[in-house]
Amino acid sequence: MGSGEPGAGQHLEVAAIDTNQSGAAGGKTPGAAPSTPPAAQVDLTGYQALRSVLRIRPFRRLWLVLGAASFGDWFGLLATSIFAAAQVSGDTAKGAAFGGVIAVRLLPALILGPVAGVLADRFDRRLTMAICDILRFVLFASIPMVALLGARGGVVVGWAAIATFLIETITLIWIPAKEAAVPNLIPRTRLEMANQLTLITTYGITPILAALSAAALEALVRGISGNESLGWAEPAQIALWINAFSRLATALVVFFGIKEISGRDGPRGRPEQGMLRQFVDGWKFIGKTPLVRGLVLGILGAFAGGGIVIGTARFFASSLGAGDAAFYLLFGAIFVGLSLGIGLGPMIVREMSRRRWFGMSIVLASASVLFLAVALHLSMAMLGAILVGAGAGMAFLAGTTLLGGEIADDVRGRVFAVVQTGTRLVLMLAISVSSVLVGVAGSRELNIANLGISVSSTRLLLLVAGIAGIFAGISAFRQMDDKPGVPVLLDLWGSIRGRPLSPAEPFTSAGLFVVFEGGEGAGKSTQVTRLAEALRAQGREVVVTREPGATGVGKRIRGLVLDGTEGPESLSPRAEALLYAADRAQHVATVVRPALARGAVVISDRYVDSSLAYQGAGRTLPVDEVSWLSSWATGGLKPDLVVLLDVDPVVGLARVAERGAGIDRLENEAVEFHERVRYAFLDLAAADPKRYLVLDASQSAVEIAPTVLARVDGLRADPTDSGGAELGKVPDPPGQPRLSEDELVSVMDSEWERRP
Ligand SMILES: Nc1ncnc2c1ncn2[C@@H]1O[C@H](COP(=O)(O)OP(=O)(O)OP(=O)(O)O)[C@@H](O)[C@H]1O
Ligand SMILES: Cc1cn([C@H]2C[C@H](O)[C@@H](COP(=O)(O)O)O2)c(=O)[nH]c1=O
Repeated sequence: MGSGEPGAGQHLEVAAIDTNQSGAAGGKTPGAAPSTPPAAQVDLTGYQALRSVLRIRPFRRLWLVLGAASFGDWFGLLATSIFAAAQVSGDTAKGAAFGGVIAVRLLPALILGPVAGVLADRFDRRLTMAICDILRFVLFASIPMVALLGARGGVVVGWAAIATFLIETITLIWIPAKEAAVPNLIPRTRLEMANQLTLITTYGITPILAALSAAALEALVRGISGNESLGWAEPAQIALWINAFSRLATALVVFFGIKEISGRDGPRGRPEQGMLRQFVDGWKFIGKTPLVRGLVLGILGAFAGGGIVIGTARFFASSLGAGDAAFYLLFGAIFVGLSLGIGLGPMIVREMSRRRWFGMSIVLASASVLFLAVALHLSMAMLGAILVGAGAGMAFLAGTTLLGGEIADDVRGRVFAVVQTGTRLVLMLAISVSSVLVGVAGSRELNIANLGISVSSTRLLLLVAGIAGIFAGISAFRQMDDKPGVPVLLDLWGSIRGRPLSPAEPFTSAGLFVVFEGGEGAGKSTQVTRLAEALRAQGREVVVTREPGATGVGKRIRGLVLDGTEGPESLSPRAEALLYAADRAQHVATVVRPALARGAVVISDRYVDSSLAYQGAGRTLPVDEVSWLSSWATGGLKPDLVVLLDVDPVVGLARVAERGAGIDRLENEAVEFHERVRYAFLDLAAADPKRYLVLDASQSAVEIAPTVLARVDGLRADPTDSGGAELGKVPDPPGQPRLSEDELVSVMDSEWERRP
């Protein structure tokens, strides 16, 4: 089958992009191109993105011609099967002829599939595609030709089967050549949009058009001829001619109109290698590259699940007591879900990592199969079927985008070939084994405690498929995960809101980071000094610092935020938040991290919580946005201990006034503002009690100091306390630790995330 070719053996359809082929050369795993960014990275509306893809001439031509070919293929699939069935009489013979043609379409994959990829990687892909399509044109046209020449029914069916087998064999060479070539035609940033367009054309628009056209043609021909046979003008014959000529058109357009497919770089890979060597190398590449392993595993798992759903669909519909109509409804629901997943999925998950999205989509599809297994009512089953389709559609889109964008050109053909062969095999096995199993097992009465519970083998099988699919999805996710340690659901939620999470900057602290927080006049500076003195007395290196104003830049920022003018020129809350964040970024990069890296104890008078309390609760900016900003500024660096000195603002402000050093812009705020700040601090401490020491700051400074020192000494004694910090030791395990929500930086600017 060709582009968008219908039937059970669907292959991955990639119409995508990779102008950057530096993956293999760039010091990464050989064959792996740089990570594929989500298409949404460039802030275009769907319509703009669509136009920008279609403006690329070679892609536009290919898309149009493949659309026409896809229409022809769907038409052809219907036609070949109906045509074969029409040549024989009797229900059994008709069924065998119909099924036989479809089975024959799947068989060549077993024999030639893996080898076909070598051809795609070895020879000029434009030439390969054009020759294959000329051959397919001849073969498609030969099927009605044989009938026209007056051969007997059996001969016609036999030739239809042989021609179909040959067409499929050729298709197996054509698909990897096309899949591997198309990513070179378009910039990678447009890859996902191009895939969406091709998938929707192939699986949404053209099959519907083909079915409508087939019905219209049938009505037209019957209208003209009554029930007389029209020979060459039979609908099935016309469909086969259309299929044949669509292939001729593809060959001509690809050869004369899309020369870019040949590329300008000369032969790919190592042409001096023998075919066998290239074949073996392709398999080795798949086996040792986690991304490809994960993709292959996930795709095969999804196809196995899909096969079981198809194989059991009729029995499942009757287990709902809803008859044949329910079967068609469920089938339709899966396709509706598929279109929704492909069309809307990227808009919903936005900047989500496509590797993660792939695994999650497979888990969604499998969990929905599980849901189908326990669905008691048709409405539940419809919902389950839509979700199965949506999960499968999203996995399909993410998988094609990843395969097209992240696998280097010289092995791409072989990887596509393995995927297409594997999917055909798995699908065929799953459909046939599951339908045989449910047919044989039927519905058994189980006598559990005389309850007479009826267990349907269809549902059991769906249950097993769902569970197996979930395992395949999770395992694919693990193999491919590009954000280890980042909680999945939080990342998903952040992505949906436009702020995907990313792990904290890898950093090994050998020191201890203690922060003092609290309202105005709580006694922070006093306690910072006391603690520093006590630790220095123990022989520790101590760095005392503060926010804002610990660095040269920070001092200027401090002037801006605390001494700023009032009136129309006064700082807006957002500008204030950004200035505190800028101070923090400079502070962490130039003071805190270097000191921690060399093993010092860093004691900071204020840190992130001050922004959450003052700008978040005080100025009433959205706290999660302020939190994101701080996490971004600090690269996710968290303190080992936060000492919160809690005092009534009236008391604290009175102390400040007594200090007689004047009042700054924030101290000048109303008491209600400072009350909001106080309760925000207390809430933050309550949410993470292990990391906080909350002290009543109305006590004397002398009473407070020993408690703080004891806690800091305790941190050294118990390295598991507050994230494992221990003085003079390296607390972070190698690799990425598991991170909690606030340790994650949510990345709004995707360009920043993709800096080289
Ligand atoms: N526990 C305490 N009891 C009474 N007074 C205190 C206590 N701690 C500090 N003070 C006094 O209160 C005033 C403010 O103390 P300090 O500067 O340490 O507070 P702060 O929290 O750092 O203030 P700011 O928020 O303005 O930076 C100082 O005059 C200080 O001597
Ligand atoms: C870090 C930080 C501070 N602030 C406010 C809190 C105080 O009013 C001043 C700092 O003065 P201090 O005498 O050094 O305590 O700035 C803030 O609003 N947001 C922050 O992130």
